[in-house]
Amino acid sequence: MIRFKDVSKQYSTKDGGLTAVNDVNIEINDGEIFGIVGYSGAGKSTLVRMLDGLEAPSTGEIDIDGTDVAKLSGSALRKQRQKIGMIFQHFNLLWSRTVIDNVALPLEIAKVPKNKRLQRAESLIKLVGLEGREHSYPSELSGGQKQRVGIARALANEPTILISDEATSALDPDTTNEVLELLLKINKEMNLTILLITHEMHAIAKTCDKVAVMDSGQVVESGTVFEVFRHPQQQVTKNFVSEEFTTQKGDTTMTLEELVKKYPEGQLVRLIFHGPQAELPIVSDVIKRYPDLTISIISGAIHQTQEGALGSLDLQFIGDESKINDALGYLKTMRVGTEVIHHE
Ligand SMILES: Nc1ncnc2c1ncn2[C@@H]1O[C@H](COP(=O)(O)OP(=O)(O)OP(=O)(O)O)[C@@H](O)[C@H]1O
Repeated sequence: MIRFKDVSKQYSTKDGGLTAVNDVNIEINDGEIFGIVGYSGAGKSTLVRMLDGLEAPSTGEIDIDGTDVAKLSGSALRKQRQKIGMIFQHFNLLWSRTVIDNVALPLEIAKVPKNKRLQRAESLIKLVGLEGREHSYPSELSGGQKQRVGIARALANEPTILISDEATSALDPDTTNEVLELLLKINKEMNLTILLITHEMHAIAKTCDKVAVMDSGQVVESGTVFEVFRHPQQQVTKNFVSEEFTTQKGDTTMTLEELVKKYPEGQLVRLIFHGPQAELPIVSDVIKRYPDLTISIISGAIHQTQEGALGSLDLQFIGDESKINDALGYLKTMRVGTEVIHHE
């Protein structure tokens, strides 16, 4: 288990002190895929550097399986670091080395005999689906393939934790999905704990069991992905969830701003429902119950999360405000998440 307990990190800068991480408490269970989402500067990378022992917290404790990482040094710290694999946005591969030599590099550093390390590298290359590319150079690979090499290399020392720091941020949507599928596969096959640092809510929705939302160094919201998507509490979380719901592929690629511009009248309301609710005639019920309201369906999308499908439906309500409020109240009694995204 990974435990951040009352963790803060201050940097001294020429303008005085800067709190990069502010009183963070997070618990991550073994085998979990845990997402940390936040905009640039929220403190995500600082948190990860402290987990890897590259930075010490100013206050608080970071435990991995009961060991306080900040108290380790020398060979104990190096040994602890071997339990953590990392993958990065820009892959950090050695360009003069072939795929197999990149993957075997951590084993070389750990002084594993040549035969053994090549054997392990080969099995990892197979695991990440790069068989046949062992002797290619990184420059001969696509972005997705480079990240597969990064993943194989990160697994070389048989870590128990994998940190993915914006590892899909430089990839196109299809390649992102392939890499996320691979992370899901190795999580299941190796019971690896994965910490997914990202600003992409889509990556969180697709892979994570739980998520913590960071803003200005603080964890402002956390919980299961399903609950955070259904009932985002803080504005920053609402923005992330909204981005994911409005930047879906297909017909609904309008941003919130474009939606509001196109449908300025009345109220634009986003309904969020999950699996079994999708089968209930909730929308037709509302239309029948409130005949004085004009209710138009604007867009909809389905999102797969680890706990099942979540649907979003954007509706435009035109009519008397108190009747609209009654209709929204009715939807709430049906346990449908409602969020007014624009009010005339
Ligand atoms: N070594 C440092 N010295 C001073 N300030 C720092 C240092 N490292 C990070 N910071 C500051 O701490 C804050 C958090 O940075 P951090 O890199 O952890 O955020 P982030 O969420 O990972 O963002 P990004 O995705 O852009 O890296 C920022 O204001 C950043 O400028």
